[in-house]
Amino acid sequence: MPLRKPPIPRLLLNNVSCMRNAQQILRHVNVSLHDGGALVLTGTNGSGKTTFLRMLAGFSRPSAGEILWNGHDITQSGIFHQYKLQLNWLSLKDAVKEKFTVLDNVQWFEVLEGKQGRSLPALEFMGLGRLANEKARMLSMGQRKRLQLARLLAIDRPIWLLDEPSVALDDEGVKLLEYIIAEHRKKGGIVIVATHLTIDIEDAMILRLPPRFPRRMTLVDMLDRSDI
Ligand SMILES: Nc1ncnc2c1ncn2[C@@H]1O[C@H](COP(=O)(O)OP(=O)(O)OP(=O)(O)O)[C@@H](O)[C@H]1O
Repeated sequence: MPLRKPPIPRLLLNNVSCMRNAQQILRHVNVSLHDGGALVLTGTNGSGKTTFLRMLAGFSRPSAGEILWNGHDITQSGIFHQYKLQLNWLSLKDAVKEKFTVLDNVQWFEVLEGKQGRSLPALEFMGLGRLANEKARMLSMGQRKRLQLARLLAIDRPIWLLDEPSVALDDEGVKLLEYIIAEHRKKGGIVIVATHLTIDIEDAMILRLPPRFPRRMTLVDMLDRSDI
């Protein structure tokens, strides 16, 4: 019986390194993700988690190695054009337009995507249905994060790049986040999360980025030392 070739990973980081301002941030990273896969990036402040996500989003290029999507290098312009349409990006900068209504803040992205009818159900799911017609400046930090998550649902692209998605969410918000991640993966979506906080993501690959600088004494260390 002929042996079947294993499928090509949907996303493959092959020995990827990344420099910023002439400094090496990421070194020889190897990751392979198939449909339904999840990767959690952890590490100290400044270890390169956001840099990693930005590189996957195509905002910066690897200084060495390659990022392959369906076996093709994402930095090739023809490929990048297709690849970027696969991405949903959630960052700490929430791009919420304060003068727009909550609904418009989601719908605007949905319309750009050529879709309609998903924004209000997405907001309702995230617990913001009653605020849909309020101006976005009324929202608390946690509600703004819920709005960002509603955008993910309304736009619904296969690869989610999430930078600290649980920051400012209450317990129920974190449960909703975990739920939508699990559902997205069931449909074959890929989720890559950079986080300091615990998010329950079943069978996720964990990549702990090493600290970039030699550790110096922190206030917490000093408090622990009786001789100081
Ligand atoms: N625009 C930039 N230009 C040059 N260096 C940068 C830039 N942005 C970040 N860096 C540097 O890259 C390193 C990694 O930063 P990054 O934001 O990826 O870390 P992080 O792991 O996401 O940190 P945090 O946990 O604080 O969010 C840091 O040392 C930072 O100073």
